Amino acid sequence: MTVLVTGGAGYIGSHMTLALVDLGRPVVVLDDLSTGFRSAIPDGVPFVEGCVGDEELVGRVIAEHGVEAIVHFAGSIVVPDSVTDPLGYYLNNTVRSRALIASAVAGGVKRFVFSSTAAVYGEGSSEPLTETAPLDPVSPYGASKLMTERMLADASRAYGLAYAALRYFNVAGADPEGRAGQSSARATHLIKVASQAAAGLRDKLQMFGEDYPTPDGTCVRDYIHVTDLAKAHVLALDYLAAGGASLVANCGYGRGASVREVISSVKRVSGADFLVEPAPRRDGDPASLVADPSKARSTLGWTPDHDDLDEIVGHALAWERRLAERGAAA
Ligand SMILES: NC(=O)c1ccc[n+]([C@@H]2O[C@H](COP(=O)([O-])OP(=O)(O)OC[C@H]3O[C@@H](n4cnc5c(N)ncnc54)[C@H](O)[C@@H]3O)[C@@H](O)[C@H]2O)c1
Ligand SMILES: O=c1ccn([C@@H]2O[C@H](COP(=O)(O)OP(=O)(O)O[C@H]3O[C@H](CO)[C@H](O)[C@H](O)[C@H]3O)[C@@H](O)[C@H]2O)c(=O)[nH]1
Repeated sequence: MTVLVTGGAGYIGSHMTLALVDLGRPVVVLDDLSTGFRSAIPDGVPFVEGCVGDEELVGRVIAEHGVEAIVHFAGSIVVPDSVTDPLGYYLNNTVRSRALIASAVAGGVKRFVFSSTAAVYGEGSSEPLTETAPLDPVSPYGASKLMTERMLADASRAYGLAYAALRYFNVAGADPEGRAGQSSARATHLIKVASQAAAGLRDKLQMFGEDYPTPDGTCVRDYIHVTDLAKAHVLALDYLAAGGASLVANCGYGRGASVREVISSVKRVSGADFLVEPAPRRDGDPASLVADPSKARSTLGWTPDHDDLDEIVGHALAWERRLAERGAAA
Protein backbone atom coordinates (compact mmCIF):
# COMPACT_ATOMS: atom_id res chain seq x y z
CA MET A 1 0.00 0.00 0.00
CA THR A 2 1.84 3.15 -1.16
CA VAL A 3 1.01 6.18 0.95
CA LEU A 4 1.12 9.65 -0.59
CA VAL A 5 2.28 12.12 2.07
CA THR A 6 1.48 15.71 1.08
CA GLY A 7 3.55 18.28 2.94
CA GLY A 8 6.11 15.57 3.69
CA ALA A 9 8.95 18.10 3.57
CA GLY A 10 7.36 19.99 6.46
CA TYR A 11 7.60 19.57 10.19
CA ILE A 12 4.90 16.99 10.95
CA GLY A 13 4.89 15.42 7.48
CA SER A 14 8.61 14.61 7.71
CA HIS A 15 8.04 12.77 11.00
CA MET A 16 5.20 10.80 9.41
CA THR A 17 7.40 9.93 6.45
CA LEU A 18 10.06 8.67 8.87
CA ALA A 19 7.46 6.61 10.76
CA LEU A 20 6.35 4.95 7.50
CA VAL A 21 9.94 4.33 6.37
CA ASP A 22 10.76 2.83 9.79
CA LEU A 23 7.87 0.40 9.27
CA GLY A 24 9.05 -0.47 5.76
CA ARG A 25 5.93 0.96 4.13
CA PRO A 26 6.15 2.40 0.59
CA VAL A 27 5.72 6.18 0.58
CA VAL A 28 5.88 9.07 -1.90
CA VAL A 29 6.09 12.72 -0.86
CA LEU A 30 4.42 15.65 -2.65
CA ASP A 31 5.42 19.13 -1.46
CA ASP A 32 5.79 22.55 -3.07
CA LEU A 33 8.62 23.46 -0.65
CA SER A 34 6.86 26.73 0.23
CA THR A 35 7.70 26.19 3.93
CA GLY A 36 9.23 22.70 3.77
CA PHE A 37 12.76 21.51 3.14
CA ARG A 38 13.99 19.00 0.58
CA SER A 39 16.55 17.85 3.17
CA ALA A 40 13.73 16.79 5.54
CA ILE A 41 12.75 13.92 3.23
CA PRO A 42 14.66 10.73 4.08
CA ASP A 43 17.08 9.39 1.44
CA GLY A 44 15.47 6.92 -0.93
CA VAL A 45 11.92 8.27 -0.55
CA PRO A 46 10.46 9.37 -3.91
CA PHE A 47 9.79 13.11 -3.93
CA VAL A 48 7.59 15.12 -6.29
CA GLU A 49 7.84 18.89 -6.12
CA GLY A 50 4.47 20.45 -6.82
CA CYS A 51 1.15 21.68 -5.51
CA VAL A 52 -1.65 19.52 -4.09
CA GLY A 53 -4.06 21.64 -6.14
CA ASP A 54 -2.54 20.49 -9.41
CA GLU A 55 -5.00 17.74 -10.35
CA GLU A 56 -3.10 16.63 -13.42
CA LEU A 57 0.13 16.19 -11.42
CA VAL A 58 -1.57 14.46 -8.48
CA GLY A 59 -3.42 12.11 -10.86
CA ARG A 60 -0.11 11.13 -12.40
CA VAL A 61 1.53 10.55 -8.99
CA ILE A 62 -1.38 8.34 -7.88
CA ALA A 63 -1.20 6.25 -11.05
CA GLU A 64 2.61 5.99 -11.29
CA HIS A 65 3.17 5.10 -7.63
CA GLY A 66 0.08 2.96 -7.10
CA VAL A 67 -1.11 5.24 -4.28
CA GLU A 68 -3.77 3.62 -2.10
CA ALA A 69 -3.91 6.15 0.74
CA ILE A 70 -3.24 9.86 1.14
CA VAL A 71 -2.08 11.58 4.31
CA HIS A 72 -2.66 15.28 3.73
CA PHE A 73 -0.42 17.61 5.77
CA ALA A 74 0.21 20.29 3.11
CA GLY A 75 -1.19 23.66 4.05
CA SER A 76 -0.62 27.09 5.53
CA ILE A 77 -0.44 27.01 9.30
CA VAL A 78 0.14 30.38 10.98
CA VAL A 79 -3.02 31.49 12.80
CA PRO A 80 -2.24 35.25 12.87
CA ASP A 81 -1.30 35.23 9.16
CA SER A 82 -4.73 33.76 8.43
CA VAL A 83 -6.30 36.79 10.11
CA THR A 84 -4.43 39.22 7.82
CA ASP A 85 -4.65 37.03 4.67
CA PRO A 86 -7.84 34.98 4.97
CA LEU A 87 -8.28 34.51 1.22
CA GLY A 88 -4.75 33.12 0.91
CA TYR A 89 -5.60 30.61 3.64
CA TYR A 90 -8.91 29.60 2.07
CA LEU A 91 -7.07 29.10 -1.22
CA ASN A 92 -4.21 26.97 0.07
CA ASN A 93 -6.09 25.07 2.77
CA THR A 94 -9.61 24.75 1.39
CA VAL A 95 -9.62 25.20 -2.39
CA ARG A 96 -6.49 23.10 -2.93
CA SER A 97 -7.71 20.43 -0.52
CA ARG A 98 -10.90 20.22 -2.60
CA ALA A 99 -8.73 19.58 -5.67
CA LEU A 100 -6.72 16.92 -3.82
CA ILE A 101 -9.91 15.15 -2.67
CA ALA A 102 -11.19 15.26 -6.25
CA SER A 103 -7.91 13.72 -7.45
CA ALA A 104 -8.24 10.99 -4.81
CA VAL A 105 -11.77 10.19 -5.94
CA ALA A 106 -10.83 10.26 -9.64
CA GLY A 107 -7.74 8.09 -9.00
CA GLY A 108 -9.61 5.46 -7.00
CA VAL A 109 -7.83 6.22 -3.70
CA LYS A 110 -10.08 4.92 -0.95
CA ARG A 111 -8.38 6.18 2.24
CA PHE A 112 -7.54 9.71 3.31
CA VAL A 113 -6.07 11.04 6.56
CA PHE A 114 -6.35 14.78 7.07
CA SER A 115 -4.48 17.24 9.33
CA SER A 116 -7.23 19.11 11.09
CA THR A 117 -6.83 21.24 14.16
CA ALA A 118 -8.17 22.18 17.57
CA ALA A 119 -8.71 25.61 16.03
CA VAL A 120 -12.05 24.30 14.62
CA TYR A 121 -13.60 24.50 18.11
CA GLY A 122 -15.38 27.61 19.34
CA GLU A 123 -14.48 29.41 22.51
CA GLY A 124 -16.21 28.82 25.80
CA SER A 125 -16.94 25.09 25.58
CA SER A 126 -16.26 23.09 28.69
CA GLU A 127 -12.89 21.36 28.68
CA PRO A 128 -11.49 18.91 27.93
CA LEU A 129 -12.95 19.25 24.42
CA THR A 130 -14.67 16.23 22.92
CA GLU A 131 -15.20 15.93 19.17
CA THR A 132 -18.87 16.85 19.66
CA ALA A 133 -18.06 20.28 21.16
CA PRO A 134 -19.51 23.18 19.13
CA LEU A 135 -17.54 24.02 15.99
CA ASP A 136 -17.06 27.76 15.66
CA PRO A 137 -13.51 28.65 14.64
CA VAL A 138 -12.10 31.92 15.95
CA SER A 139 -9.61 32.28 13.06
CA PRO A 140 -9.82 31.94 9.27
CA TYR A 141 -7.18 29.21 9.66
CA GLY A 142 -9.58 27.14 11.77
CA ALA A 143 -12.45 27.86 9.36
CA SER A 144 -10.32 26.82 6.36
CA LYS A 145 -9.68 23.46 8.03
CA LEU A 146 -13.28 22.94 9.13
CA MET A 147 -14.43 23.44 5.53
CA THR A 148 -12.09 20.65 4.45
CA GLU A 149 -13.51 18.38 7.15
CA ARG A 150 -16.99 19.08 5.75
CA MET A 151 -15.87 18.30 2.19
CA LEU A 152 -14.41 15.00 3.38
CA ALA A 153 -17.62 14.07 5.21
CA ASP A 154 -19.68 14.76 2.08
CA ALA A 155 -17.19 13.05 -0.26
CA SER A 156 -17.15 10.06 2.03
CA ARG A 157 -20.94 9.72 1.79
CA ALA A 158 -21.08 10.34 -1.96
CA TYR A 159 -18.01 8.47 -3.24
CA GLY A 160 -17.11 5.96 -0.54
CA LEU A 161 -13.84 7.66 0.40
CA ALA A 162 -12.98 6.57 3.98
CA TYR A 163 -11.29 9.33 5.96
CA ALA A 164 -9.84 10.20 9.33
CA ALA A 165 -9.71 13.87 10.26
CA LEU A 166 -7.27 14.19 13.13
CA ARG A 167 -7.68 17.39 15.12
CA TYR A 168 -4.22 18.16 16.42
CA PHE A 169 -3.78 20.29 19.46
CA ASN A 170 -0.34 21.93 19.77
CA VAL A 171 2.32 19.88 18.11
CA ALA A 172 5.86 20.21 19.44
CA GLY A 173 9.14 18.39 20.02
CA ALA A 174 11.29 16.51 17.54
CA ASP A 175 12.26 12.99 16.55
CA PRO A 176 13.88 11.44 19.67
CA GLU A 177 16.69 10.07 17.47
CA GLY A 178 17.43 13.56 16.15
CA ARG A 179 16.57 12.76 12.51
CA ALA A 180 13.87 15.44 12.10
CA GLY A 181 12.44 18.51 13.78
CA GLN A 182 10.86 21.90 13.18
CA SER A 183 13.32 23.64 10.85
CA SER A 184 11.57 26.83 9.78
CA ALA A 185 13.57 29.85 10.96
CA ARG A 186 10.34 31.90 10.73
CA ALA A 187 8.45 29.55 13.04
CA THR A 188 5.93 31.17 15.35
CA HIS A 189 5.15 28.25 17.65
CA LEU A 190 5.82 28.86 21.32
CA ILE A 191 8.08 25.88 22.10
CA LYS A 192 10.10 26.43 18.92
CA VAL A 193 10.51 30.16 19.55
CA ALA A 194 11.41 29.62 23.22
CA SER A 195 13.95 26.94 22.19
CA GLN A 196 15.50 29.41 19.74
CA ALA A 197 15.74 31.96 22.56
CA ALA A 198 17.33 29.36 24.87
CA ALA A 199 19.83 28.46 22.13
CA GLY A 200 20.78 32.14 21.80
CA LEU A 201 19.24 32.46 18.32
CA ARG A 202 16.75 35.12 19.47
CA ASP A 203 17.35 37.88 21.95
CA LYS A 204 13.93 37.60 23.62
CA LEU A 205 10.55 35.92 23.72
CA GLN A 206 7.30 37.88 23.62
CA MET A 207 4.48 36.61 25.84
CA PHE A 208 1.22 37.43 24.06
CA GLY A 209 -1.39 38.37 26.66
CA GLU A 210 -1.40 38.03 30.45
CA ASP A 211 -5.06 38.87 31.04
CA TYR A 212 -6.79 35.73 29.74
CA PRO A 213 -9.37 34.03 31.99
CA THR A 214 -6.93 31.22 32.85
CA PRO A 215 -5.21 30.31 36.15
CA ASP A 216 -2.08 32.42 35.48
CA GLY A 217 -3.54 34.80 32.86
CA THR A 218 -1.67 33.28 29.90
CA CYS A 219 -3.14 30.99 27.23
CA VAL A 220 -3.39 27.28 27.94
CA ARG A 221 -2.64 24.65 25.26
CA ASP A 222 -2.38 20.86 25.10
CA TYR A 223 1.13 20.16 23.71
CA ILE A 224 1.55 16.82 21.94
CA HIS A 225 4.88 15.27 20.90
CA VAL A 226 5.21 15.09 17.11
CA THR A 227 6.32 11.43 17.28
CA ASP A 228 3.16 10.47 19.18
CA LEU A 229 1.15 12.33 16.54
CA ALA A 230 2.84 10.44 13.68
CA LYS A 231 2.00 7.21 15.52
CA ALA A 232 -1.70 8.22 15.57
CA HIS A 233 -1.57 8.68 11.78
CA VAL A 234 -0.08 5.23 11.22
CA LEU A 235 -2.84 3.76 13.41
CA ALA A 236 -5.46 5.75 11.50
CA LEU A 237 -4.18 4.34 8.18
CA ASP A 238 -4.32 0.80 9.60
CA TYR A 239 -7.78 1.40 11.03
CA LEU A 240 -9.13 2.59 7.66
CA ALA A 241 -7.36 -0.25 5.80
CA ALA A 242 -9.09 -2.71 8.14
CA GLY A 243 -12.47 -1.28 7.07
CA GLY A 244 -12.97 1.16 9.95
CA ALA A 245 -15.66 3.80 9.46
CA SER A 246 -14.63 7.40 8.75
CA LEU A 247 -13.89 9.29 11.91
CA VAL A 248 -12.90 12.58 13.46
CA ALA A 249 -10.56 12.34 16.46
CA ASN A 250 -8.69 14.72 18.73
CA CYS A 251 -4.94 14.32 19.12
CA GLY A 252 -3.71 15.73 22.40
CA TYR A 253 -2.89 14.42 25.87
CA GLY A 254 -5.84 15.86 27.77
CA ARG A 255 -3.69 18.16 29.88
CA GLY A 256 -3.00 21.86 29.43
CA ALA A 257 0.11 23.95 30.01
CA SER A 258 0.11 27.74 30.16
CA VAL A 259 2.52 29.95 28.25
CA ARG A 260 4.27 30.70 31.57
CA GLU A 261 4.60 26.97 32.35
CA VAL A 262 6.10 26.29 28.93
CA ILE A 263 8.63 29.10 29.37
CA SER A 264 9.58 27.72 32.81
CA SER A 265 10.05 24.26 31.30
CA VAL A 266 12.30 25.59 28.52
CA LYS A 267 14.42 27.54 31.03
CA ARG A 268 14.62 24.54 33.38
CA VAL A 269 15.50 21.95 30.74
CA SER A 270 17.96 24.17 28.85
CA GLY A 271 19.54 25.75 31.91
CA ALA A 272 19.49 29.01 29.93
CA ASP A 273 17.85 32.26 30.92
CA PHE A 274 16.40 34.61 28.31
CA LEU A 275 14.35 37.77 28.26
CA VAL A 276 10.55 37.33 28.34
CA GLU A 277 8.72 40.48 27.30
CA PRO A 278 5.00 40.97 28.02
CA ALA A 279 3.15 41.84 24.79
CA PRO A 280 -0.49 42.47 23.79
CA ARG A 281 -2.80 39.58 22.94
CA ARG A 282 -2.26 38.06 19.50
CA ASP A 283 -5.24 38.08 17.09
CA GLY A 284 -7.08 34.79 16.75
CA ASP A 285 -5.80 33.20 19.99
CA PRO A 286 -8.41 31.34 22.07
CA ALA A 287 -7.75 31.41 25.85
CA SER A 288 -7.60 27.65 26.32
CA LEU A 289 -7.60 24.49 24.17
CA VAL A 290 -7.32 21.12 25.91
CA ALA A 291 -8.30 17.82 24.25
CA ASP A 292 -10.32 14.89 25.40
CA PRO A 293 -8.28 12.24 23.56
CA SER A 294 -10.39 9.23 24.58
CA LYS A 295 -11.74 8.61 21.07
CA ALA A 296 -8.27 8.26 19.52
CA ARG A 297 -7.33 5.92 22.34
CA SER A 298 -10.43 3.73 22.15
CA THR A 299 -10.99 3.70 18.37
CA LEU A 300 -7.42 3.72 17.07
CA GLY A 301 -5.77 2.05 20.08
CA TRP A 302 -3.45 5.06 20.36
CA THR A 303 -1.20 5.23 23.42
CA PRO A 304 1.33 8.05 23.65
CA ASP A 305 4.98 7.36 24.45
CA HIS A 306 6.19 10.93 25.14
CA ASP A 307 3.48 12.50 27.31
CA ASP A 308 5.79 14.80 29.27
CA LEU A 309 6.31 18.54 28.71
CA ASP A 310 9.98 18.51 29.75
CA GLU A 311 10.68 15.60 27.37
CA ILE A 312 8.98 17.45 24.49
CA VAL A 313 10.99 20.56 25.30
CA GLY A 314 14.21 18.52 25.59
CA HIS A 315 13.75 17.08 22.10
CA ALA A 316 12.89 20.53 20.67
CA LEU A 317 16.05 21.97 22.26
CA ALA A 318 18.23 19.13 20.96
CA TRP A 319 16.94 19.78 17.43
CA GLU A 320 17.52 23.53 17.80
CA ARG A 321 21.13 22.93 18.84
CA ARG A 322 21.61 20.58 15.90
CA LEU A 323 20.28 23.26 13.53
CA ALA A 324 22.60 25.85 15.10
CA GLU A 325 25.60 23.51 14.64
CA ARG A 326 24.64 22.90 11.01
CA GLY A 327 24.27 26.65 10.46
CA ALA A 328 27.71 27.18 11.96
CA ALA A 329 29.12 24.46 9.72
CA ALA A 330 27.48 25.85 6.56
N1 LIG B 1 2.09 22.51 13.90
C1 LIG B 1 0.94 22.46 14.60
O1 LIG B 1 0.92 22.71 15.82
C2 LIG B 1 -0.33 22.05 13.91
C3 LIG B 1 -1.49 21.97 14.68
C4 LIG B 1 -2.67 21.57 14.05
C5 LIG B 1 -2.70 21.24 12.71
N2 LIG B 1 -1.55 21.34 11.99
C6 LIG B 1 -1.61 21.00 10.56
O2 LIG B 1 -0.61 20.04 10.25
C7 LIG B 1 -0.16 20.20 8.91
C8 LIG B 1 1.34 20.24 8.87
O3 LIG B 1 1.80 21.33 9.65
P1 LIG B 1 3.34 21.59 9.92
O4 LIG B 1 3.45 22.16 11.29
O5 LIG B 1 4.13 20.39 9.58
O6 LIG B 1 3.64 22.78 8.90
P2 LIG B 1 4.82 22.96 7.82
O7 LIG B 1 4.66 24.34 7.27
O8 LIG B 1 6.13 22.58 8.39
O9 LIG B 1 4.44 21.89 6.72
C9 LIG B 1 3.53 22.14 5.68
C10 LIG B 1 4.15 21.57 4.41
O10 LIG B 1 3.23 21.69 3.34
C11 LIG B 1 3.89 22.22 2.20
N3 LIG B 1 2.84 22.92 1.42
C12 LIG B 1 2.12 24.00 1.77
N4 LIG B 1 1.22 24.28 0.82
C13 LIG B 1 1.37 23.32 -0.16
C14 LIG B 1 0.70 23.06 -1.37
N5 LIG B 1 -0.31 23.82 -1.80
N6 LIG B 1 1.11 22.00 -2.11
C15 LIG B 1 2.13 21.20 -1.70
N7 LIG B 1 2.78 21.40 -0.55
C16 LIG B 1 2.41 22.45 0.22
C17 LIG B 1 4.97 23.11 2.75
O11 LIG B 1 6.05 23.33 1.85
C18 LIG B 1 5.41 22.32 3.97
O12 LIG B 1 6.43 21.38 3.66
C19 LIG B 1 -0.83 21.48 8.40
O13 LIG B 1 -1.92 21.12 7.58
C20 LIG B 1 -1.30 22.18 9.66
O14 LIG B 1 -2.44 22.97 9.44
C21 LIG B 1 -0.37 21.75 12.55
O1 LIG C 1 6.34 33.88 20.72
C1 LIG C 1 5.27 33.43 21.16
C2 LIG C 1 4.55 32.40 20.48
C3 LIG C 1 3.35 31.98 21.04
N1 LIG C 1 2.87 32.53 22.19
C4 LIG C 1 1.62 32.04 22.76
O2 LIG C 1 1.72 30.66 22.95
C5 LIG C 1 0.46 30.02 22.73
C6 LIG C 1 0.62 28.93 21.69
O3 LIG C 1 0.89 29.55 20.43
P1 LIG C 1 1.46 28.74 19.17
O4 LIG C 1 1.74 29.75 18.11
O5 LIG C 1 2.55 27.86 19.62
O6 LIG C 1 0.28 27.81 18.75
P2 LIG C 1 -1.26 28.14 18.46
O7 LIG C 1 -2.02 27.68 19.65
O8 LIG C 1 -1.46 29.52 18.00
O9 LIG C 1 -1.57 27.26 17.16
C7 LIG C 1 -1.16 25.94 16.97
O10 LIG C 1 -2.12 25.04 17.40
C8 LIG C 1 -3.39 25.25 16.88
C9 LIG C 1 -4.27 24.22 17.47
O11 LIG C 1 -4.30 24.36 18.87
C10 LIG C 1 -3.36 25.26 15.35
O12 LIG C 1 -3.65 24.04 14.80
C11 LIG C 1 -2.12 25.84 14.70
O13 LIG C 1 -1.81 25.24 13.45
C12 LIG C 1 -0.91 25.74 15.48
O14 LIG C 1 -0.03 26.72 15.01
C13 LIG C 1 -0.51 31.14 22.29
O15 LIG C 1 -1.22 31.55 23.41
C14 LIG C 1 0.43 32.26 21.84
O16 LIG C 1 -0.12 33.54 22.00
C15 LIG C 1 3.58 33.53 22.86
O17 LIG C 1 3.14 34.02 23.90
N2 LIG C 1 4.75 33.94 22.32
